[in-house]
Amino acid sequence: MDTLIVARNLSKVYKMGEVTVEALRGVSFELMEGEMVVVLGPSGSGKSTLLNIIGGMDKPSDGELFYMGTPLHSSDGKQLTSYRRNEVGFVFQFYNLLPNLTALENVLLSVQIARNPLSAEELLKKVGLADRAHHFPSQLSGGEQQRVAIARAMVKNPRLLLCDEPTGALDYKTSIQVLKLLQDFCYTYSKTVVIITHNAAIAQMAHRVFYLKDGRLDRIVENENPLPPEKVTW
Ligand SMILES: Nc1ncnc2c1ncn2[C@@H]1O[C@H](COP(=O)(O)OP(=O)(O)OP(=O)(O)O)[C@@H](O)[C@H]1O
Repeated sequence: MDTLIVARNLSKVYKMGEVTVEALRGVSFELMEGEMVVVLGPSGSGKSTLLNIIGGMDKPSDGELFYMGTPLHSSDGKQLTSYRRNEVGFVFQFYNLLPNLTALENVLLSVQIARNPLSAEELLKKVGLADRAHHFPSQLSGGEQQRVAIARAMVKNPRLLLCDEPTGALDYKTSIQVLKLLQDFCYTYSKTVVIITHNAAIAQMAHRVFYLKDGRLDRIVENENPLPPEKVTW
């Protein structure tokens, strides 16, 4: 497996008036092509901050971050926009679909900005929603909306898929469907998938688990035999 991301000593300090928050304090790791990483940690430990920095939505205060050898920590706004657009897919807890566009149109929006997109229709079929393509988000269940959001992220054909609490608003059965899609994207297309979650059970399907504590990467645990999502229970 090739190295996709190298992070060295990342720190992030938020300053608001008199108050300084050290959200990340010297975090170092690598992400390999085709691996699934789950990030666990208590509320406020820096998980979202880390994901935002890896995804080019925010910059570290200090440290280095390389994507396939390109330094992101010193990239300008235009370079980061191109990185986010072409290399990274995002999945959020509350789907973030545009309410006035159909499922298909939401996915097509992503196609328009991508350099090397896949077929929107194919992706909707893959997530099991071919027959709901012309429905608006309000006509879809939470799980269906999340599957549209996953199709929208995958259709760009990104090397890296970043997911912030992707099953946080879903019931068990629907969560497993969503996790299957994420694992399939990782395994079938050899993509790197990073999942932030509060649900420690999900860590069983990862190749590696990052434990964040107080802005530090407390430990990294490797799973020799990651479980298929249908074997994960909580
Ligand atoms: N934009 C910001 N401005 C100021 N402080 C921030 C900002 N974003 C995050 N923080 C602070 O940085 C710390 C880490 O926050 P972060 O959201 O990364 O944690 P988290 O592990 O994702 O938490 P949760 O599980 O609750 O989502 C927290 O103390 C938070 O209040």
